[in-house]
Amino acid sequence: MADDPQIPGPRQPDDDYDHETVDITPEPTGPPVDQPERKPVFAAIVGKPDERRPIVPAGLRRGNIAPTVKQTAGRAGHVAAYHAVRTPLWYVPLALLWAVWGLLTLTSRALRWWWVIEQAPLRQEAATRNDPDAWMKLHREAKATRLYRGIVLGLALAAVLVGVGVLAVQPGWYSAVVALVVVPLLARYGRPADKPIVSPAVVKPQFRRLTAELVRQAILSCGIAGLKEPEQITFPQEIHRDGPGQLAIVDLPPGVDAVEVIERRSRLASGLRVPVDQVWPETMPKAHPGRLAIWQGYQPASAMKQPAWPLLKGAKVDIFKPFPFATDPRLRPVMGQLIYRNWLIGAMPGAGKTFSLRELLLVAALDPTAELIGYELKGTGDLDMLEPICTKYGSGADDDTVEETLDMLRWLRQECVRRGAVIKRMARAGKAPENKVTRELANMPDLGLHPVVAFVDECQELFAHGEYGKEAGDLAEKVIKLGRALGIILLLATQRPDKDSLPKGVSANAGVRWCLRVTGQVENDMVLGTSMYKQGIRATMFGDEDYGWGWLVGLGKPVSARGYYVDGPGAKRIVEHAIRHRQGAGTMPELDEPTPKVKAYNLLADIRAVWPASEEALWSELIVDRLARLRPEIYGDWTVTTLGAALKATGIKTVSIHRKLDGMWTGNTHPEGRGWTKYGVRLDTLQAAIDGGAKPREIAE
Ligand SMILES: Nc1ncnc2c1ncn2[C@@H]1O[C@H](COP(=O)(O)OP(=O)(O)OP(=O)(O)O)[C@@H](O)[C@H]1O
Repeated sequence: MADDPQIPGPRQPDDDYDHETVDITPEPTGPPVDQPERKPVFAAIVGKPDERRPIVPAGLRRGNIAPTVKQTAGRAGHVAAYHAVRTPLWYVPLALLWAVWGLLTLTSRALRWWWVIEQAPLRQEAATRNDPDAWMKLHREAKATRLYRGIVLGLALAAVLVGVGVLAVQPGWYSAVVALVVVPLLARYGRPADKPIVSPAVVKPQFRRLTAELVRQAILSCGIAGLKEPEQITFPQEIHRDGPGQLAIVDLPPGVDAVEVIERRSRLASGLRVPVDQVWPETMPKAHPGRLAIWQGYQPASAMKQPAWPLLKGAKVDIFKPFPFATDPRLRPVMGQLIYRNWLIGAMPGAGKTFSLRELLLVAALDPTAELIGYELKGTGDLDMLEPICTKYGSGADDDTVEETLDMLRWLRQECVRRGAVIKRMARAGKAPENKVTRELANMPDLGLHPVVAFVDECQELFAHGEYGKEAGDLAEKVIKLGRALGIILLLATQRPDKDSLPKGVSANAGVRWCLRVTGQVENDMVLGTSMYKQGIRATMFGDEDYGWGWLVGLGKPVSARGYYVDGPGAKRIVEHAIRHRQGAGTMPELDEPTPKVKAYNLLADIRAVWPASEEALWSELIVDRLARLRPEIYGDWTVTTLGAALKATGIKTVSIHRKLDGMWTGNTHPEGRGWTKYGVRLDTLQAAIDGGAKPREIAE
């Protein structure tokens, strides 16, 4: 538009300008970007280049033919069924009724015509004027007309009677044809214009094309201070079609923030004459705060059919890659990500929190390398279908379940320590360039770096718990901060996002926030992050019926979207697929033999248990690593020094061990063929200590 010679641009300073010259040429506000429906606000209209319409209509292009045929056939079928049901029950009786009325009306009109009723006022006027000549003349004319009209009517009546008589004496298929013609004609004649007999089977949605004038009027109707004239609103781009709707990019005048319109979404919708969930105003993060994007759908979001979740068929997933999580108002997929991300999900009760959490867990379930562990603290069993693939799962609103959830966080914390040590070693070996878990590292079972997806639904029950809440908050914060790079993903869902139920350290550090409907700014910002409400990212805009709608923050540009809908049976089917994937990969948790809660551990027996059959001596660092994987809750944060001290207490001294190394234990830290010396334990010493009854060191839980 700036290149258009017809539109004057702002004057540019040039050499003739001194620095105090003030350009008072008004900034051009631009003409309407498309033809207004009614009176234009501006007189000037910029000619648009010809729009070339596609030669083959969109519906008949390859790939679209099958859906078009399906859609047309479906529509035709619906229309046929709709009218088939109503024809005998409603249309025929109503048509007969109106046909009788039509016959009476027709008869009445014929009689009035015959009687020359239209002349009556003239005769009355002649009588009033006391003009007998005129009256007589009119009377004679009327009599003559009646005679002639009577003959016409008599002939018509005779023809009708003959016709009826013939049909009565010799009824046949033509009687039906006559009835099919005459009855609808009489019914049409008899029924008032506003009482149709046939009602439409399909009601087309109402859609008003967005025009510059309409958008300006709608924004003005928001009642924003400082925004009074339509000319103050300009359009940097033409209003154009965007997915199943239209997009208007609008520049508000200086000093007016796009957020001010967004917070009056309902008034904006009223100005556009559409339901609230048909219009989606958004800020444009990379532009100035006065630029607003208004997208108006062809239909309200509630009437638009969301595509089925692409993962519904249960195909394998790689948790290291993005996955379809939701759809935006234009029904485009919004991608989610689990690896390196912790999720905080918040909403008022019944907005769709548990469904969203379940969707994320189903994604994790479909990656056979991901371990699932978690608790649902409402106790309604919404996530029970996931139990078979969780290494630990609990559902309950009681203290025991809360305590178990706390145990899980303690374990996660220790797991972070253990994994941190492994990653450090891998980084030194050049296998973890960014010091974080990669798909390759996660695939090496000996390292124990597979993704762990831990979840707590209704986490306010844990964090607000009198006895366990404080510790849980501290642990969750640490797990969120440390676990991210280590393949530990924490998913928290709460229906009470307030400062007592959601520790600051947790709400401030979660990477991805998914906020479904909430009632106020405080809850909004607790879930989405400080000042999100001010920036127009407001989950308060969703209404009662907006199930599954929320704002997603932390994965690129904040976006309002609707999570895919997966019902209970659908979720169960996905879990069945997940079980098959896991059985194939050998990662199905063995629930029949749950890990016992042991009160004490025998260090020597544990070392013996993890001792590889082929080794005669083992370095302490390798023992520590193996012990940490055997019982992370006990040995998770042990170092070689801790081990050395513990062994000393049992009478075993660590000794120097020289050996060449294989790759599995050390990640090939050492070049092939070169030997290294480190402190460690000899198997015969260990065995002698165990056989000789040396008092093993007991470690209380
Ligand atoms: N993505 C979605 N699309 C359509 N409907 C949805 C979606 N997500 C949830 N719903 C509907 O919303 C209802 C409530 O969902 P859900 O049980 O997840 O809410 P909640 O926020 O967890 O509630 P509560 O806090 O009471 O547990 C569901 O019964 C479901 O029908």
